[in-house]
Amino acid sequence: MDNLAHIMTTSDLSIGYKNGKSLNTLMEGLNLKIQKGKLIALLGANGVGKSTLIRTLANLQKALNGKVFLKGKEIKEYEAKEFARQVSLVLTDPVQSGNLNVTKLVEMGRFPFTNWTGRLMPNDHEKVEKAIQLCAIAYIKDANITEISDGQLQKAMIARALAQDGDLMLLDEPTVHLDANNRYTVLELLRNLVNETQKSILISTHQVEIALKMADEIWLANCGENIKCGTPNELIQNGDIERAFPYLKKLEL
Ligand SMILES: Nc1ncnc2c1ncn2[C@@H]1O[C@H](COP(=O)(O)OP(=O)(O)OP(=O)(O)O)[C@@H](O)[C@H]1O
Repeated sequence: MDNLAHIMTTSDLSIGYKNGKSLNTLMEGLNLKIQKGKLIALLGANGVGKSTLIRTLANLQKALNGKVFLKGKEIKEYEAKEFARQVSLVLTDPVQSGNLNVTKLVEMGRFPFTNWTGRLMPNDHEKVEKAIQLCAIAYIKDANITEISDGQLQKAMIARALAQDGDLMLLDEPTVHLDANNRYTVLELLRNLVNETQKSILISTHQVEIALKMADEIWLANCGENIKCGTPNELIQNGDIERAFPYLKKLEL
């Protein structure tokens, strides 16, 4: 395995759900590679298993089979805090803690780096401020998270992941509640982040057109098939994108 070029790899990975004796395998035999300094967009229809894959890579859900490696070490060997220092996550799950303002939520991204007191140091506050600026949410930084819109909360969750500053960011549909301009802005922000910091980002999204413009690589998940990986151009040229998203042709995009 080439640890220098790849931040995360999978080996013969199968994902899905086990309930007693019944097994629902969504994808199998996955040998995926996340290169350093790349923005990867995971595309595919509803229910194909995108969230399940992200949750499995994030060590939140057990693989049915196979292995996931972060920087050459199997993810199940990591302590939770050590893993969180390197992998920032944005999931679609609602935030559990109710009585928080936006700044406090973003500060939670720094918790893997604090000592037992949980106190933030000047360097942590700097990262929190920078994340708030980058996500353009300074105007709501004192607002309670129960009193902001879904889209504003989503940007705050992205800011929390930015503050966490992991080398790898995994984001599950981070633009789902955002209006059209903000969807573009968030993906542009992630694109710039990759360009400027050489972080790696895997994002699942239904924003096919924007993903094709912004991503270095596309992972195309189709029901009953292996994930197809390639540059946007490769997958457009060989017809995979048109087969998966026939509406694009109808819109003549
Ligand atoms: N906790 C669970 N237990 C059992 N099956 C589940 C569970 N969560 C999801 N599934 C099933 O796994 C399949 C894939 O779900 P997943 O959420 O990963 O799809 P997705 O590609 O992210 O879909 P979407 O684009 O709609 O978000 C679905 O058929 C779903 O019913």
